[in-house]
Amino acid sequence: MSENFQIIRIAARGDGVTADGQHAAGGVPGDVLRPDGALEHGPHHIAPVCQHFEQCGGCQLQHADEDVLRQFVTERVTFQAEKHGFSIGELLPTHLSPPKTRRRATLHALRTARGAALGFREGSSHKIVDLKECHILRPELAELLPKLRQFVAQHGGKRPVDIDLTVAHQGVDCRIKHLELEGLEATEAALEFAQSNGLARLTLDQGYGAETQWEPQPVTITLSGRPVGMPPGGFLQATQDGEDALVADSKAWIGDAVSVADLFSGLGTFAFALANPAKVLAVEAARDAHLACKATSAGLPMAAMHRDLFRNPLQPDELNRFEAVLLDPPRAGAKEQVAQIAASSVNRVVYISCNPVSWARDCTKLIEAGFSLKKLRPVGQFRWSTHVELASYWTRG
Ligand SMILES: C[S@@+](CC[C@H](N)C(=O)[O-])C[C@H]1O[C@@H](n2cnc3c(N)ncnc32)[C@H](O)[C@@H]1O
Repeated sequence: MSENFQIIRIAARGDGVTADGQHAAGGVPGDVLRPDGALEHGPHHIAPVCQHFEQCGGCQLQHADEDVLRQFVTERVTFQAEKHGFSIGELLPTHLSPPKTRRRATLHALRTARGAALGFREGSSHKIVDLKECHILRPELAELLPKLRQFVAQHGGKRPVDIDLTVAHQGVDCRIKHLELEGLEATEAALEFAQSNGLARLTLDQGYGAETQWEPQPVTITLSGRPVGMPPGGFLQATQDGEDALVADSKAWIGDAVSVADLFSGLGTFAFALANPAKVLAVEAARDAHLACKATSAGLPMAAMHRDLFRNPLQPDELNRFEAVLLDPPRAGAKEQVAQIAASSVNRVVYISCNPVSWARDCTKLIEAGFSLKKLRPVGQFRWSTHVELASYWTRG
């Protein structure tokens, strides 16, 4: 068999790719694509753990063993770095989150003639996969699925509902969108559902904005040992181990700086880790996240700023007051903000990203301004998916 037909890598969307560039759905490195199109499995091809694999859009790579998963996450990041000509000072071991550690997820549910379907959508359609099991979610989320299904079967309407689940300090925080409850009885049923399942909070958005139905104690998450108020649907790193890895890198790289700007700071995942001894400015556009971060920052050498960094990025004269800048933007990246950092006198930058493509595009501006990439760590919090993250450390001078 020609070596050209060996699968040598996995492409961005999860297909196997042979040495001569042919794509093979379901192929992993070590498999062989035969001339008749059949796939001969190699030593890294394993049996998927979940009955819904191939149908459910939640996972794309359960047929790849641990080595290949790690290699995939690593190459997704290094490919973008190399494509843009970045020389990588030190490539750190890839962090891969274990199964059953995802602490937040958005699921979908629809009432049907026989009950309700609840789960992730299929890979390339809007169809909801009715999950009987899930190996990515934390057990407290997976255990809630049959109960949520039953609730939607009883109270769902004609439209599909979106369900955001997050594991908070007090238990599961649940936000349901597009569920229209008619009458007092249905509202009481929602309260009963929240109470009997020990939810930390139930928030319903029936088309007029989010309304909290149940929250016996204020819902918090814990960041660097501090309780921070969690707004419904607020952003949290997908796994605790992923957050720990990203925070540890940030502290190791810029923990000795006396002043740090944390841009796109959310609830303060990095700001609380870096504040004290450093003085930290946490900048965030989502008002509820900004206010929650600000409330917890009292007594720390920290300030919180509410600002849209796409429309109004921090300017060089504002940035020049900081010894280091950390940024962790959404998938679109932070083109304008990074251009301002490049034009400032800041010499130390940590860029955390959930999209290697926008990260690499943005960082060309850092390279042009004399920065070099000292450290790079690929991160796979979304196990078995094609979604990857990274932490990077840039310095100049
Ligand atoms: C990937 S999250 C990171 C949050 C935080 N660093 C963390 O680790 O929890 C991106 C954050 O950027 C915020 N964001 C999105 N667009 C923004 C903008 N234009 N200006 C400032 N913040 C923005 C989001 O609300 C979100 O909190």
